[in-house]
Amino acid sequence: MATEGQKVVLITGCSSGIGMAIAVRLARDENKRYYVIATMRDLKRKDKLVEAAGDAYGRTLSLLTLDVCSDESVKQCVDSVKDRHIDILINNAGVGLVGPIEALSLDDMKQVFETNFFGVVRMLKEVMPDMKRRRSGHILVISSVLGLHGVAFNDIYSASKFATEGLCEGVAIQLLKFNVTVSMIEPGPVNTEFEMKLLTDVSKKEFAGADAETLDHFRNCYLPTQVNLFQGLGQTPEEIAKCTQKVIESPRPPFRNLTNPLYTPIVALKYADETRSLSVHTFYHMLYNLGGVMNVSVRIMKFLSGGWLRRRTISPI
Ligand SMILES: NC(=O)C1=CN([C@@H]2O[C@H](COP(=O)(O)OP(=O)(O)OC[C@H]3O[C@@H](n4cnc5c(N)ncnc54)[C@H](OP(=O)(O)O)[C@@H]3O)[C@@H](O)[C@H]2O)C=CC1
Ligand SMILES: CC1=C(/C=C/C(C)=C/C=C/C(C)=C/C=O)C(C)(C)CCC1
Repeated sequence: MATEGQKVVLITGCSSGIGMAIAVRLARDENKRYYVIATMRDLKRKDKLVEAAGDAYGRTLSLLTLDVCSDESVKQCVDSVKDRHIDILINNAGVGLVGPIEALSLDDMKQVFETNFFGVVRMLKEVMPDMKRRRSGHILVISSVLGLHGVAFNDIYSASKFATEGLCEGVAIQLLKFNVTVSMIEPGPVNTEFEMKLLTDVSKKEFAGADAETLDHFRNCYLPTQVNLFQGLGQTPEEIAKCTQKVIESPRPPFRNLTNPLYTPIVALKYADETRSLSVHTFYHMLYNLGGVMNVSVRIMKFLSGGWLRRRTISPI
């Protein structure tokens, strides 16, 4: 149970990756400022987290079941927290989806929205009213750079993160009146199970419904670029956890928080040209004309990311 002065942090999707890294980092805080409730939809997947938490498990870290796709599971979990008191909510649970939309099933697309968007909505509906009553709280969402700009063949995932960004932008304004803060964490590629899940999913699908030319672009142009980007620019989940802790501990937590300076120019392109044609054409060029050349996109991004743009990123260091 949390002790006096400790902040109660509830995190969704802690069986792996970013959620697990944030749970471990906060639970192992030297000054024991946090009491972490790490949740996952299937507690059979708890072993890695328990091992990584070490002696924090049972002291500053406890586990609860929570499936963000189930109203009942969300309510049961929040009801079982002492006095339903959550100081910091970290919406992390999420799933990816890649492929040409004409070859993806609507069921797969709905599952992405059910998890990434409605999962956050369910958590907000359950946790926000208590925070408003107490006139304190911090809500964070592990969003994505793909919540700020679209990337070919990530359309549905990106749309789910855009939707979440839009949702939270409005909620953030409303909650200012109640002294509750909202922050989005926007990583680029992070080396977690996320990418392997995507690639496994791709290897199982035939993508019937897409024409041969589109499939050729997807398989031979997009996928190798994605693999290069994860290898060349991928951050570790621990880096995202560091950034997240920085945001939590900031006296005035920003609303938007990019974690990777290499992505800052990509996002800045959108704002450099209000018609957005510049970013659409640049991404097209990077993908189709340069993407095939080993790591060129990565090198361009590293070149562009020097200088003042770096200061617009929440650095994990
Ligand atoms: N990796 C990346 O490149 C990036 C990831 N992100 C975002 O970061 C977040 C975490 O992803 P990451 O750690 O990388 O990937 P992982 O696949 O390692 O982790 C995803 C977590 O979400 C959980 N999850 C999925 N569906 C549900 C559900 N219905 N209820 C509860 N938990 C669920 C998974 O649980 P289970 O084990 O049960 O499947 C898992 O714990 C996601 O929101 C993702 O969109 C953002 C930018 C980049
Ligand atoms: C193809 C391509 C790109 C791909 C970006 C990717 C694939 C980003 C993936 C991010 C992830 C996985 C975020 C998770 O939330 C760039 C760099 C924009 C440049 C244009 C070409």
